[in-house]
Amino acid sequence: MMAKERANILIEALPYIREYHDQIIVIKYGGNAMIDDELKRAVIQDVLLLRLVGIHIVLVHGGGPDISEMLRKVDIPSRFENGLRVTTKETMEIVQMVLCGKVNKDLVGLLEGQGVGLSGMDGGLFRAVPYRDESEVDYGYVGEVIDVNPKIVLDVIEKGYIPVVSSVAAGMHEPASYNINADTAASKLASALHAKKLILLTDVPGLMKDPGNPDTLIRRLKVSQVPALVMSGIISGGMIPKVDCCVEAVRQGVERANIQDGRLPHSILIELLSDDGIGTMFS
Ligand SMILES: Nc1ncnc2c1ncn2[C@@H]1O[C@H](COP(=O)(O)OP(=O)(O)O)[C@@H](O)[C@H]1O
Ligand SMILES: CC(=O)N[C@@H](CCC(=O)OP(=O)(O)O)C(=O)O
Repeated sequence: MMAKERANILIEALPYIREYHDQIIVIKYGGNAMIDDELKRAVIQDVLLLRLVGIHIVLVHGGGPDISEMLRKVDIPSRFENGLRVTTKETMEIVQMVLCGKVNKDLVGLLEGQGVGLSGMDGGLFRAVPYRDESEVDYGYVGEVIDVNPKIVLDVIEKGYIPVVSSVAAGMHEPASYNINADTAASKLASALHAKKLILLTDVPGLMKDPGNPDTLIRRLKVSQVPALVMSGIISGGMIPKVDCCVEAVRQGVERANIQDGRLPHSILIELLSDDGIGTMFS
């Protein structure tokens, strides 16, 4: 690349750095975009760079594939209903071990001493009750977050560290741990923090009209346009809760929410600091 082109990239980033300076951005990282170690390092580099230019990143992580692998090792069956892992007490023990232990500490370890790992149970961050929906499914220890106290996250930010949050909640009414879908946890936290932006990293380019065809990527969406899309039936599986999370965050005052491809190296920098942007933006 020519020196001029390099300089242009930096100049292009300037107004964005100014816009996001001192603002909070919540990034949900998980799923299949987290398995690849090379990609993980690229995500961490992005987070460290953004921190250096004064943008407060809060990393909320999932780890569904890691949980499934550990459950397999200890011979506990995995079952998903409507995109959520049916969580028995036995399953919850593994979920807590994997999310609050392995996955959280692996990410913190990559953050060069700048990360502080938290679970949703720390400092009363997330409190939950058993999740129920209109189906007959008993989801066990899947939680619905009904209270968020972001103080511990703000304290960690204020001290100059990057909070890394796992999606486990404490019981609202009893001492128990609850399993929270990580997109939901990120959305709830972004709202409570009045974040400028919520970014959900996933394993597709974004929301597509035809899920099999990347050319049909929807670049921008107003929250008011979503119900019609849902009715049209183009959104299915794991994309349903993701879209709901974006809509909810924007309704709660987060300026923009983005679903984007976490498999693309440095997708966070491209989205935040360039004119192009990527993925699907809800506003
Ligand atoms: N309209 C759509 N556009 C894009 N992806 C869709 C759509 N409908 C369903 N999907 C599916 O949603 C998946 C993303 O959800 P999920 O697997 O839960 O992600 P993650 O593991 O990153 O949280 C995609 O891999 C895709 O198969
Ligand atoms: C209730 C529920 O389904 N919880 C998820 C929590 C992890 C998660 O959401 O991880 P990804 O973002 O990597 O999918 C689970 O048990 O897999």
